[in-house]
Formats: sequence, C-alpha cells, structure tokens
Amino acid sequence: MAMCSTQLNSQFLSFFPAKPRFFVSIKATSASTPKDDDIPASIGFLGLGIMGTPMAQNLIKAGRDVTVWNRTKSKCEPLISLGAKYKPSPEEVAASCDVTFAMLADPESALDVACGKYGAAKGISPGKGYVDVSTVDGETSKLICEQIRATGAHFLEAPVSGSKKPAEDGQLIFLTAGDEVLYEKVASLLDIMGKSRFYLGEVGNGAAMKLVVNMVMGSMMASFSEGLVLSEKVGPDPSVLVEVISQGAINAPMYALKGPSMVKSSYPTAFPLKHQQKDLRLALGLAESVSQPIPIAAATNELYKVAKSHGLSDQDFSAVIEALKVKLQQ
Ligand SMILES: NC(=O)C1=CN([C@@H]2O[C@H](COP(=O)(O)OP(=O)(O)OC[C@H]3O[C@@H](n4cnc5c(N)ncnc54)[C@H](OP(=O)(O)O)[C@@H]3O)[C@@H](O)[C@H]2O)C=CC1
Ligand SMILES: O=CCCC(=O)O
Repeated sequence: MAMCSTQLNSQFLSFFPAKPRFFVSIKATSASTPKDDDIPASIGFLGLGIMGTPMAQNLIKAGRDVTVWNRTKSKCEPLISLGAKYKPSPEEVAASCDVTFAMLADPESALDVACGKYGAAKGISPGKGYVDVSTVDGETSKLICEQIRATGAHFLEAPVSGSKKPAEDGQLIFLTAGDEVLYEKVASLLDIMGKSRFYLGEVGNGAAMKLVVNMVMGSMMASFSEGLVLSEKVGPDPSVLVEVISQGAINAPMYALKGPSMVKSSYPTAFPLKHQQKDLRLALGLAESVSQPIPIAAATNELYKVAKSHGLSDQDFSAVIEALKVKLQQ
C-alpha cells in the first residue's frame, strides 16, 4: 500500500515544543511507495499471543518471509502451517532476519526477550533492525534501545492502538519513535499490519503516547461499568443505557462493542485485564516522573487491582465491571 505523509497540526506540535520531528502517515495512494530494495526481505516475529499471532499472520499472508519464535512453542504451529519458518530462540531469529518485531506481555518479558541470555541483542548485527511493538514504559524501551544500538543495529519502539480484531483486520495504529531510518524501512510492513502510523521522535515518546491513550481507555471502561451497574440497580435496563449512550455525544466504539456482552456478564478476551492494569500502573509511574496528578487514573487502577484479585486477570478488561458488583455485595 502506498503512503502519504502529513505534518501534525501546530496545536499538537506545540504540546511537544522541544521535539520537532513528529508526523503521521495514513494509508493512501501517493508516489512515495518505498522501493522493493528498501523493504526488509526477511522478518522475525517474537511473541505470538493475542496480538502477535494475527500481526505475524498478516505479514505471512502478504507474502513476506517470516520467522517466528514464542516462549510456548505450540503457538508457532499455526503460523508454521501458513508458511512461517521457526527458530528456537530470539537470538537465532534476530541473527537470521533483516528486521525483527517483538510483541511481548510487559516490560519484564520485553527486556528479557530483547536483552536476556538468548535475547535478540545477542544475534542482531549492524544494518539490521529491532521493532518492539509491546506496550512498555519509556525507561524499558530506552534500555532495549541502548542494547540494540550497541550492536550497530537500529531500534524502533512501535506500540499499537487497536485490539484483537483490528490486529486481524490489519487496522492497527502504530505509535513509533526511535531510528527514523528504520521507521522508513519498515513503513510498508507497518502498513500491512495497520491503518496508520505516527512517528513521534525520540525513544520514549511512543511509549508515553500509548500509556496516555490506555490510561484514558481504562478510565472510560471503569466509568462505563459504574454506569451499567448503577443503571441496573436503580431500574433502567442496562441494554437501554448502552443504546442511549450510542446515540449521544459520549458515544465511543468501545461502548457499543463491549456493552452488549458486559450486560450478559460475558467477557471474551480481546485485551486481557492484567495488561490494562499494567498500563495504568505504568501511566501512574509516567505521571509521577513529571509530578502530574492523575487522580482518576489512580482510582481506576485500584478497581482493576480488585478485579485481578478476584481472578479476572485473563478475562477481557471489560470484566472490571465485576469488581464493582463484588464491592456492592460486600
Ligand atoms: N490484546 C490487546 O488488545 C492489545 C495488547 N497490547 C499490548 O501488546 C502486548 C501483547 O499483548 P497480547 O498479545 O494481548 O498479550 P498475550 O498475553 O496474549 O501474549 C503475551 C505474549 O508475551 C509472551 N510472554 C509473556 N511472558 C513472557 C516471558 N517471560 N518471556 C517470553 N515471552 C513471554 C507470551 O508467551 P506465551 O505464549 O509463552 O505465554 C505471549 O507470546 C502487551 O504489552 C499488551 O499490553 C496492545 C494493544 C492491544
Ligand atoms: O492496549 C490495548 C488497546 C486496546 C484498544 O486500543 O482497543
């Protein structure tokens, strides 16, 4: 898919005055299609969970030469059936591929897969690239960046907005930062997996943007949950509340998508609740680092912690509503 680039509006830029290189690209037709020679011939993919599997699958379906690795090897099998190669460690994937993507659970696993004993940094070499699409904090991203750059390879952080379905449909939004040369090199691959990509400058900016977005999302879900529970308690059918919200100014795709199953106390996992709580925790750390009060997010984080303590970690994050029901029963 060819691309066009536009500068972000000046209001957005003035929010980040010290960092001039911000731009967004969306899928569109233009003359700036990367030449075939510039596109990495071999692609590694580390981490085949809810997000990594469909992302790697889309690369394979687009005809790319993909090599996969996952801690639990069985999750590689469906992709191998589709034509992927397999290597037994991140080190060997990074050694055998031009560019390696990583989609890991949290800062600890992202760091270990990139920089651990058999990590990607052990196998990567000058001219290659490492693109971490996991949601982590800026500090972790910078640590990984340091280790990758020390080998002479390039680094890009590229966390994604969008969940399981957008990952399946190639409709993710990439929030990238780091080596611009690598951003340009992988642009056509990001366009296979996503619908738009933002380049945000220095490493840490992509992570920060992602954490702010997920902080807002976690609070929206908690507030929506309170509305559904209160609505049920005082009388109106919560399904009607979902419909009313869908027609008004506070409509959001997330409410229409999750509301009907939440009303039925069903939480099919797209975004695991444990990851939403991790993102709130990391957002609190980010806010702390600049002494910014985020009281709504702090209270929201407590609610997700309650949900985790009731065994809801692997349910969808919409299961946070159960924490309110538990509270009401106490
Ligand atoms: N699901 C979603 O809607 C979205 C998720 N994200 C973010 O993307 C990342 C992945 O999310 P998702 O795919 O949902 O998560 P999953 O929990 O489905 O997958 C996590 C992946 O990390 C691997 N992993 C976990 N711990 C380790 C470890 N110690 N060493 C090596 N590998 C490990 C898992 O391997 P194994 O299979 O062996 O357990 C698995 O491949 C997270 O950072 C999440 O916050 C971002 C946007 C949307
Ligand atoms: O990190 C998860 C984001 C989920 C979404 O954007 O719908």
